[in-house]
Amino acid sequence: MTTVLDGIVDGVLEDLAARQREVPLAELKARVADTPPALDPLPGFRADGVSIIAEVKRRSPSKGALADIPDPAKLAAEYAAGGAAAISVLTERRRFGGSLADLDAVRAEVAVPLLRKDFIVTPYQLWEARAHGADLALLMVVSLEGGLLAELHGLARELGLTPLVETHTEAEIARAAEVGAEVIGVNARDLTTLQVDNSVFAKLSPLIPAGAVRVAESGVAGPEDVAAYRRDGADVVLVGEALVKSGDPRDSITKFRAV
Ligand SMILES: O=C(O)c1ccccc1NCC(=O)[C@H](O)[C@H](O)COP(=O)(O)O
Repeated sequence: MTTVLDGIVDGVLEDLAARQREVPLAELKARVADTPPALDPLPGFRADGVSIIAEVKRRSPSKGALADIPDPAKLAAEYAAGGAAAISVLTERRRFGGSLADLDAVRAEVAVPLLRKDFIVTPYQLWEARAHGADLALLMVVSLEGGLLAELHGLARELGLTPLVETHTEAEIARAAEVGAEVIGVNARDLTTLQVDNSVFAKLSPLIPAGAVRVAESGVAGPEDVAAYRRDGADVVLVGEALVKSGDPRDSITKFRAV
């Protein structure tokens, strides 16, 4: 059965093929050599209290249009001023309205760690992430079968990127642990059905190996949801929709951090 996620990844691969024709890997590698080293997000993620990853998200397959965001750098500056530990930039174009240009703009504006949030299934996308100034890269276990998860996790680390290894099931946590992931996310959204169930984090959080950073992703509408994730063991909570739709994202992040 073809899932929503399969459709997204097919589109990502088509767009990727076009970019690869324009920018050969050798050129990307040369750009990476000239890029300042990646920032380390771990001290921020391990700081006292709950840390927030704030996402730049224009639209989504589940909700359609969320916010125009004509100036992602301005939004990112608000996120940084609110104390976000990292900023997630969705770079997928077809379903989320993002781009690598958004990542460039945000990188030029803020000095907090940046996550390239995309459907990363090839080494080229990790080189791209680093060349465009990302410090972290999302690796979704559900999309990375066999040895591909270990290969991309290893390459990300070699490039200085911190992989955020995203899971949704017990078996996926086991695979994240197997590759030695230091930052493990549990997405409340099932990417094959788009259903959101915040209780998935409470069920899976105890299975995340001691010492790894625990990230609760999706499903936050307000501070009470951040508080619930925190009670269930989250070190970090990743928030998209609630922030881009908030009239005052700086204040929202301050409230989230205060729970
Ligand atoms: O958001 C979606 O509809 C979606 C659909 C298919 C694949 C991924 C999707 N979202 C990516 C994310 O994981 C979220 O953007 C992120 O966790 C923030 O979620 P939220 O706070 O609920 O906007």
